[in-house]
Amino acid sequence: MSDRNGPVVGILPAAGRGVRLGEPLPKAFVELDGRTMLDRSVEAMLASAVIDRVVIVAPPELAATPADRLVGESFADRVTVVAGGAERADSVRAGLAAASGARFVLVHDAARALTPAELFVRVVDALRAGSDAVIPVLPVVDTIKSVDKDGVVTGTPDRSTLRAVQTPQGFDVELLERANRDAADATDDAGLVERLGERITTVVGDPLAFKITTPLDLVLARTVLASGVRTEKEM
Ligand SMILES: Nc1ccn([C@@H]2O[C@H](COP(=O)(O)OP(=O)(O)OP(=O)(O)O)[C@@H](O)[C@H]2O)c(=O)n1
Ligand SMILES: C[C@](O)(CO)[C@H](O)COP(=O)(O)O
Repeated sequence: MSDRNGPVVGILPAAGRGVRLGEPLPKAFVELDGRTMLDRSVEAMLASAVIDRVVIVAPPELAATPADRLVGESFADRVTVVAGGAERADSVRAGLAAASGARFVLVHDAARALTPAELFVRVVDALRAGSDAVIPVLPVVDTIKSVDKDGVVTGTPDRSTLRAVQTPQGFDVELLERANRDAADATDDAGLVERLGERITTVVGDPLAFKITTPLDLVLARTVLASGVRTEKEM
C-alpha cells in the first residue's frame, strides 16, 4: 500500500486480569484519581488527534457493555468494543480483526494509562513519513545480565545497544496482519514483525508511558497525577 494518508485505528488491549497488580477488578477498570485506566487511555489516544477510532479489547464478560458506559460519552461514538482472549497476543488479534478500513494500526496497552498524547503523534508521524513498523523506546538504566537456569550469570550485554520498549507500537495494517498469521510467541507485537525480517524503526519513548504492572506502579501513577505533572497535551 503506497498511500500513507489513510485512517489510523488504535487497538487497545484491555482484557488482562492484572494478576500482578492484585486488585479485585480487571486491571483496565482500576481507577486512577476517579477515572479508569481504560477511560484515560482512550482519551489520550483520541485527544492526540492522530487516531481516527479505537477498538477496545475488553474482558469477555464486559465486551457487550455499551461503549458509553466504558469511556467518556464524548468519545463513545469513535469506539468499538470486542472480546479479548486468554493471552495478550490473542487480544491483539481480536482487535486487529475489528480494525476494518485501517491503513495503519497503533497497538497500545490500556495499562500504560498515563501515556501523553504527544507519543501517539510521534509514532503516527513516523508511519506517515515512511516506516511500516515503529516502536517507542527508552534507554536502559540498569546493567542487564543474562543468567542460566540456576541463576548463574552468563554474560553482560552492551547496555548502549539495549532499549526498553513501550507502546503505542504502530504498523502498516497489512504487515501486522501478516505477522499474526502464524501463531508464534513474542512479548510484543513488534517481535512478530521482527520474525518476518521486516525493518522496525524507533522513536523516543516517554517515561510517563510506563506500564502499570505491580502495586508499586499504581502508587507511582497515583502520585504522578496528584503531583500535577502534565500527562496530556492541551490540544
Ligand atoms: N489476555 C490479555 C492479557 C493482557 N491484555 C492487555 O495487555 C496489556 C499489557 O498486559 P499486562 O500489563 O501484562 O496486563 P495483565 O495481563 O492484565 O497483567 P498480569 O500478567 O499481571 O495479569 C494490558 O493492557 C492488558 O489488559 C489483554 O488485552 N489480554
Ligand atoms: C507490549 C509490551 O507492553 C511492550 O513493553 C510488553 O512487552 C507487554 O508485556 P506483558 O508483561 O506481556 O504484558
